[in-house]
Amino acid sequence: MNPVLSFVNIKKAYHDEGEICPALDGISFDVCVNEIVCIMGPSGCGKSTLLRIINGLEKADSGTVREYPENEGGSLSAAMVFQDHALFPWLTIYENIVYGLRLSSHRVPEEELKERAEALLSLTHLDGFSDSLPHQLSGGMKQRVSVARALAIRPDILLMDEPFSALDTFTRRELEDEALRIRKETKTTVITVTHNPEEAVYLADRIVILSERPSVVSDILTVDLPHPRNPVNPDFIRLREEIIRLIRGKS
Ligand SMILES: Nc1ncnc2c1ncn2[C@@H]1O[C@H](COP(=O)(O)OP(=O)(O)OP(=O)(O)O)[C@@H](O)[C@H]1O
Repeated sequence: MNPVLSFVNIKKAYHDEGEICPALDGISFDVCVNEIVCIMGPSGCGKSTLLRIINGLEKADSGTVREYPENEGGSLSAAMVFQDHALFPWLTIYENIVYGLRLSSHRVPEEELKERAEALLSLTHLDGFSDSLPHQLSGGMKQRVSVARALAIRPDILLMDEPFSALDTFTRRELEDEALRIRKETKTTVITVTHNPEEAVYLADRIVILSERPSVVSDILTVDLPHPRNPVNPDFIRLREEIIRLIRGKS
């Protein structure tokens, strides 16, 4: 499989009131085209920091996020889905979805905004909610809007930071299935952070486990099970328990 980006020896420390807080201590791994990579590790090891570095919200002290193909110019686009959906409460669902496109330096004509929003509302099973406000939607629906908003800019990479952790078990599974379907339909590469070993085995092609802070990559597990994955399948359970063992050993 071709890599779409590589982390090469990424280091990052925070400086807080004179104290240095080293977070990432030389993170290196590849992410391949159309892959779902789950990043896991003990609390505070720097998982969100890594996502924020990809998204440009944070700058690494050293190291490189190398993008491929290297010679084609322009950089990969990435969009983020946050745990708390981060929708604008005063904007309709439609306006939330097209928000990023309206800010884009390449002006997107209103007609195209509408077409893209309609396609995304349909993709995320939100047809008919275009004019609703976020408070009129359930938690799962709000998180779907958040995914639709991220996909609106047609990102090469979808970044998700504990996207489903605030949802109940049933809604969580529904959204995990949707994430898999969306990956298949849009061919987007997905990098997601989760604390939930079952979610990681259900979704991921590979699971990257970070050590305790200051973190390095301690293990990379390949999940070679066919979809739809069955959480009571012995191989599923074995991998889930392996993750718990590996992370416990690191915290
Ligand atoms: N803006 C900041 N200023 C100072 N320290 C920070 C800042 N952001 C994060 N940190 C520290 O850097 C470390 C890594 O934080 P980060 O949020 O990336 O970890 P995480 O693995 O995502 O945590 P969790 O699993 O608990 O969500 C933590 O010790 C955190 O306290």
